[in-house]
Amino acid sequence: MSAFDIGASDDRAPAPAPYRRIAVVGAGSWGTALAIIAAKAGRGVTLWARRDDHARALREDGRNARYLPDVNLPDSIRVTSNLAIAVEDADAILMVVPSSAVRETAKKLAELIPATTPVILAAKGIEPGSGLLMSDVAAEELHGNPMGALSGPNFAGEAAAGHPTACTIASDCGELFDTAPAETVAARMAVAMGTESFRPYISDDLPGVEVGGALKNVIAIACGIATGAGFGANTRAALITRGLDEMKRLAEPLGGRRETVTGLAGVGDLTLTCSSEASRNMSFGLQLGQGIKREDTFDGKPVVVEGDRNALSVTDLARKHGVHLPICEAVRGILHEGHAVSDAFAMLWGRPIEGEPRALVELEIGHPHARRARWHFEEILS
Ligand SMILES: NC(=O)C1=CN([C@@H]2O[C@H](COP(=O)(O)OP(=O)(O)OC[C@H]3O[C@@H](n4cnc5c(N)ncnc54)[C@H](OP(=O)(O)O)[C@@H]3O)[C@@H](O)[C@H]2O)C=CC1
Ligand SMILES: O=C(CO)COP(=O)(O)O
Repeated sequence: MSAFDIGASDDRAPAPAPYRRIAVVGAGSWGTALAIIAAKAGRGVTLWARRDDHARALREDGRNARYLPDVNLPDSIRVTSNLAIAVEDADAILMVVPSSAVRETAKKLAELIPATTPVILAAKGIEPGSGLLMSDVAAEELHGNPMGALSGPNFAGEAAAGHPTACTIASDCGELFDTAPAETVAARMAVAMGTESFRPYISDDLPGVEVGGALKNVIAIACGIATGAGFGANTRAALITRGLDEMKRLAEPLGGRRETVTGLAGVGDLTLTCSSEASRNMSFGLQLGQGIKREDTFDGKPVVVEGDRNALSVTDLARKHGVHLPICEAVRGILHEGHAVSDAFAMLWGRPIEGEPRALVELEIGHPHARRARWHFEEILS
């Protein structure tokens, strides 16, 4: 039985006790949306914005005009730019800053929270250099705090507006400390965050859940580039499906399970992000594929595109583990090594023929048309 089979049998386990007071650290679109959801779920919520003027604007406007303009903040949410005030008395912390800010934010938190306070990461990425998943980055700076991750197919605007939305909340405390299932971070957070429209699932596979979130952004950039360059639905479907395989391949050496990747935080988020221009990653790729220069994407405005730097960190990590991620490598080549789109697709489509799934058919044979692929893609993209 998994650590999370709560109430699955007749002798029902006690219901998890929800965290009552939640500090949401990070007031961008997703932090604001999660604060709204937690408040609607009946939790006491404090939302931390790093800039005084932003916190003030949130309080005065009653909404996040910059990042989430269409949804009002419930009056019950306290907004502050003082991190110490934000986290005092918090039963759990939801850290919702970009992946590039996770380490410095965890460092600040380490001075303010006891080692017992659980920290749940919502950032999606892998740290450059260390190759660590976000919960491991934060754990390095904290004091053995229980860690978790919230991930899944969740556009902030839709979730905050109450569209039916599902996510996965993972923690590994059940396995590590033999915690009763109902007392795990994932279970207590899931009960704390669940509303009539926001439905969390729980998992004890923290690396599996985090790998999905990190890779889907890179694959979404690939889908955007393909669409922007003029390739159609066949190409996108192939990238999504083979991208899923890349997630599975990287999950295993990091201690994750392949089946976790078939859930919301893997295939769910991958399909969402690869299929909609509402995704910043997809949209970034789309603009590049259309020939817009990197510095002119999003009209030159700074936008969090996690898959950009993660194309490097993900492939570095995969290489370290001897795992080949051809789509992520192709995105790395285009974004960071000056490869032409036609060359990148020639590399992908001209690779040796493999078994699907690879584990069942250990076969790799030369591709008879590989040499023509580059010329072919150059011609149809011209
Ligand atoms: N938006 C979404 O739909 C979803 C996003 N996510 C993930 O959530 C994470 C956050 O993204 P999202 O909310 O969308 O980003 P946004 O671009 O909407 O907002 C970014 C926020 O992070 C703050 N920030 C930037 N740098 C720092 C820093 N060094 N220290 C503290 N705060 C900082 C910004 O503050 P300032 O305004 O002062 O610059 C801003 O509040 C990402 O990893 C993303 O992949 C996950 C699921 C859904
Ligand atoms: O993670 C997300 C949806 O689950 C948001 O995707 P983008 O960062 O590409 O906008």
